[in-house]
Amino acid sequence: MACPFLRRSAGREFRPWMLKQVQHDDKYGYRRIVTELTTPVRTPEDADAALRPKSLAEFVGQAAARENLRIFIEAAKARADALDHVLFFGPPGLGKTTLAQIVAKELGVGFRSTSGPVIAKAGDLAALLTNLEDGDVLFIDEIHRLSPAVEEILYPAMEDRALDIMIGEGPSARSVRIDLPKFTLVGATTRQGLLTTPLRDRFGIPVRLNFYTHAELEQVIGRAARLLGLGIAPDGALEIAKRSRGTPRIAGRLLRRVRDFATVAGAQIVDARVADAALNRLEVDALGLDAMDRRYLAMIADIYRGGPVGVETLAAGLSEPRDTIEDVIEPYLLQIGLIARTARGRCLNASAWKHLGLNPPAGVQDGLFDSGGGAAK
Ligand SMILES: Nc1ncnc2c1ncn2[C@@H]1O[C@H](COP(=O)(O)OP(=O)(O)OP(=O)(O)O)[C@@H](O)[C@H]1O
Ligand SMILES: [Mg+2]
Repeated sequence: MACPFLRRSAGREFRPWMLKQVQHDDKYGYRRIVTELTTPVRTPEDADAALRPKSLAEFVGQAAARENLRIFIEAAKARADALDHVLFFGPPGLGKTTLAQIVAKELGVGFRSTSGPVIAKAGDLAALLTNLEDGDVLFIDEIHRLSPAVEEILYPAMEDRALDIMIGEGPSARSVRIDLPKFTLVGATTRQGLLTTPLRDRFGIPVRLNFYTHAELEQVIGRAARLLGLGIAPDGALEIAKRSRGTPRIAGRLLRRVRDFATVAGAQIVDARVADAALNRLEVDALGLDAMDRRYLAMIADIYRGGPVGVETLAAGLSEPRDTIEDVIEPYLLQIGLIARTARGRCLNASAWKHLGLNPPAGVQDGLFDSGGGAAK
């Protein structure tokens, strides 16, 4: 891809770190070309269902969230009552949808699933709600994208388990209240900040999902390898874990690609050497960064001398929607300390300069971790 600012970089030639790219409509409704391997956003190739844990016991990591959920679920079952409404929030691919399904399974109730942008009219939501049975889980993905008119219906439904609807028009119009079954609303969002306060306040159980540690991802990969019938050594699982950006979805995807290399190379067991060779061939770097991450970092380094630079400017320069920058690219770069978000904009830390193979200008702050050993803690 022609990327003029890459060529202008301080006398140093950048390699085109391009991976195979796929085009698809992402969950934000944008037609996107994404780097297939390391985007945390779900792509059509992901066979998520096959690797999804089916119970809390099988679910790896997020220990605090898992333990709290276990207690709330047990208590609800003991009282023979519906679970309080749950909100899962955090970056893509960390297990929000998976946990929503597990909650319904552990409660032993029905699971209905929809998403914010799909519910166009208030009537659509009313139809969904009136068709629920006692105790059912209604899962609304991307709940921050509900329209205000639909959200209005949700307030009394969540609080009083009732629907207020208008019947008739003009002077003869009247409001009728319909009682709803005792249901549990499970919402998921990558952007908790975009939720309105009244909606956020109506969730009794807010659950934040965090990036996974290398040790946790190693377990996720070990489990997925067993399900795929693939032999993997502990150091092979760790090598893939380190390059999965703290995200189980990416770990599963990298594992499938490494399996392809191992199959063709005739390797019986995936060890660190096989995994490393395969991931290098796929141009997934030591931190698991992809071409888009590196374009983002290189742009701040080359054009803005390390920042600060505003997110709108970066979005325009990279031709990416601001949502993608904030939801997909930045969370992990912040997490491993390559960038800092300040009131005046984004800045590169010293570790980012080093990762790009450049010397940081004098006075640049160091990140949390150095670029060689960035732990996804
Ligand atoms: N704790 C975990 N253990 C094992 N696998 C996991 C875990 N969490 C997520 N996964 C796997 O990661 C993939 C993505 O998970 P999921 O679809 O739940 O993410 P999400 O948070 O809903 O993402 P999005 O924001 O894109 O909707 C699934 O294939 C699932 O199997
Ligand atoms: Mg999901």
